[in-house]
Amino acid sequence: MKKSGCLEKNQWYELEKIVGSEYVITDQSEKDVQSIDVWWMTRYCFFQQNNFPQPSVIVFPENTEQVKKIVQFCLINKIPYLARGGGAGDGGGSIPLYGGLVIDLKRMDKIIELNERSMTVRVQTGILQKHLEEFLNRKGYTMNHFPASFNTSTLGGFISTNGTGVLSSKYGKMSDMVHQLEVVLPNGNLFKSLPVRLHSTGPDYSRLFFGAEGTLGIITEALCKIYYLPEKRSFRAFLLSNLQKGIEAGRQIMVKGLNPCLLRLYDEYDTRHILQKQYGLEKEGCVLIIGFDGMKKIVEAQEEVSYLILEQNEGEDLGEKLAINWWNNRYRSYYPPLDYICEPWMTAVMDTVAPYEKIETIYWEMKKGVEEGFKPWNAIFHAHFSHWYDWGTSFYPTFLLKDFPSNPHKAIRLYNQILDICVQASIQNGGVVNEHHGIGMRFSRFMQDVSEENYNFSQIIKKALDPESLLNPGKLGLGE
Ligand SMILES: Cc1cc2nc3c(=O)[nH]c(=O)nc-3n(C[C@H](O)[C@H](O)[C@H](O)COP(=O)(O)OP(=O)(O)OC[C@H]3O[C@@H](n4cnc5c(N)ncnc54)[C@H](O)[C@@H]3O)c2cc1C
Repeated sequence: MKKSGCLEKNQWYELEKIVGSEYVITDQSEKDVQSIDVWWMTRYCFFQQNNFPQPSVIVFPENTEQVKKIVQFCLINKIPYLARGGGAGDGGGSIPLYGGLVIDLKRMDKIIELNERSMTVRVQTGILQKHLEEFLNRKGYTMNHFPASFNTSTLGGFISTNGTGVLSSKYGKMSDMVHQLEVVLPNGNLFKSLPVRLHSTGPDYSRLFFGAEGTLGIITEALCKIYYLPEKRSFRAFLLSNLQKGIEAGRQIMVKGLNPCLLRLYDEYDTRHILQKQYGLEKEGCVLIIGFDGMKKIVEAQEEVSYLILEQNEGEDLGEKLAINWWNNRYRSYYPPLDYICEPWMTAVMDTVAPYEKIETIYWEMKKGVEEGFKPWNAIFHAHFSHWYDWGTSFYPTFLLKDFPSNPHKAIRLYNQILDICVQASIQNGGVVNEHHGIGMRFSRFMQDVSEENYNFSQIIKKALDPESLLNPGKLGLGE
């Protein structure tokens, strides 16, 4: 039987037997919603009425057993399918490129067990991050995962893209925050990684699913780390004269193990346009916002040494007000309402990560490539450095074109040309695009350029787990 993205009406009945008739949806309005995400391209095409492919059917399972049965149904009938969380990805990862079935996991939002002794919580992965955090806060705990899409994305979506939140410099990426995964594999079987991650009982296979963007299995449950709510959490802003000084101050703070929960350095453009506009800051340079949290005494010691490092790098202390204001408005300040990333502007983020000795070159090469290469379009490039490690950092570059060709073919070509310049600037200078937003369709075509060896290995794993490429085909450059 050939793979087909169209489901016959009698096949809907099979699905209704699994999840109940009210959870098998074929309405056009739901198909429209499920055929876009927050990627500029899907939205642009939607506005142009040049829609992306749509699913035939959307199903809403409520437990792992139902997901297993749906996957087995797709396997028998050779129907392409994918998992969808909040649909707030920005690379087309949850777009049903080959039609077929969308398995929307938002009904799978149960908290299964809170373990206050080992400090873990076991949850179904369709839960919105916001709801999980609210539950934990009521009990005196936190997961410390605060991505800007906190209100709209699910735990499963964040695991699948190996996402990071604003406190990642201390609490890490999703792969640092989860002990154990339960996954429905494309052969319809269940995989559960070992209950303890740090073992030497063979490889930790759970790692395969962080950043796999739902191409290798559907993650149904996760055992996540939790923390006590901090006794103290403090924020302060400094002004550095330029980007180099800011990166160096941040590097020293990280490599000396001062463990800030937040480190966020804005380039000159962002300082001028975002911080000036939103917080009335009347200064030129690069603002760095730093935060610490945990036990009061430890926080105070970390603050003292870090502020000294910032002073030694000629950082001007701007006090707490701007920084606290930023924290309190963190979901609004950088991401105003979504019209910013819809029409009429053309925009994309290309978050990039690299070791300290390479990161600045990548930034300047990207900036030059965009602003000089696309001058006739008044292309703007700006960035902030928001996830720091003791070996390197990542920045979040955005390009922005307020005017672009009205002809859709020309607009899409231009978009891809800018993306090419940026991705090549990163690859050729030792960086990795992407850091936390994922690849989806947006960066699929670059996967071989990033690393031929890595790409070939991904192909082998994909073929072994999903030989017919029914699960989320066309993402991560796999299974087209
Ligand atoms: C305004 C804005 C701000 C953002 N800020 C951040 C940020 O700070 N940090 C960050 O990391 N990201 C950020 N993102 C990106 C986005 O929120 C993440 O990519 C998020 O992981 C998507 O989760 P979702 O539930 O919306 O997933 P979806 O968009 O529905 O899916 C994303 C991918 O994950 C797969 N998937 C979803 N659930 C599962 C599952 N249970 N099992 C297997 N595969 C699954 C899908 O198939 C798809 O490939 C931002 C996006 C927006 C629009």
